[in-house]
Amino acid sequence: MSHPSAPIEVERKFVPGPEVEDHLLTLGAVLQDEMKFQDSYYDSPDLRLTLADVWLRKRADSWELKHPLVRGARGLNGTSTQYQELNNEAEIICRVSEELGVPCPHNLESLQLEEFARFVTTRRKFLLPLDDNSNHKVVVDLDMTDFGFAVGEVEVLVQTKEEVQSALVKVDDICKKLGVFSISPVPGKMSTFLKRNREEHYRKLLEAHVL
Ligand SMILES: Cc1ncc(C[n+]2csc(CCOP(=O)(O)OP(=O)(O)OP(=O)(O)O)c2C)c(N)n1
Ligand SMILES: [Mg+2]
Repeated sequence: MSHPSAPIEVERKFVPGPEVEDHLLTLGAVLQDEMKFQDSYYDSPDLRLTLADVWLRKRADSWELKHPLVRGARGLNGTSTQYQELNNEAEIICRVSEELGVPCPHNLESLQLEEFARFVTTRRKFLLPLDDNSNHKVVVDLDMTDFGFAVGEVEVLVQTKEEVQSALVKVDDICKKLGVFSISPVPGKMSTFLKRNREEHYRKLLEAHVL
């Protein structure tokens, strides 16, 4: 089920061409940050989290959980994604144990989950100026992984499900203005990592229509 307080991340990935930064600057985007971070993703041996499209990761020593808005649904909607992101460890522990069907433990370590992916991302984060009275902050991330994969994403965070549709329209519109709109889903870092390094896991997620 959706979590009342966690923001909803509406995102669309794109293939970043050499001219994308120029187009961003033309749209008035400002480079907000350049960062490097390692992500470690975890699941049960029988993949109960990722097969439910629930993504538990440790980023810069903090636990984070991304899950679809509606439990049992997928967060991939056509070619964009809508996920809630939890950052509070107590909430993450409850959501993960609920998904695994086990009692809520004191910490995640006691669930004996296994790391199935680990990679480093170098990210240039741009902020686009607000162009309407929605006050939705629009972020554009340009990512490069340590396994040589580049992907961009336009992201709008909203607070309620009612705002998702307008956020989807905005994300699509910005991709079109940047000249990076794709009618087919653009693979992300995770699906590319799994395809190259965890074929069986990747195949199972394809079969479950998670990826
Ligand atoms: C195009 C697409 N992306 C993700 C998924 C599934 N999925 C949902 S979350 C998720 C885990 C990775 O989330 P993603 O946004 O790709 O990574 P990143 O950009 O580093 O995280 P952020 O900094 O944005 O929080 C996946 C694979 C999918 N089925 N299709
Ligand atoms: Mg993302």
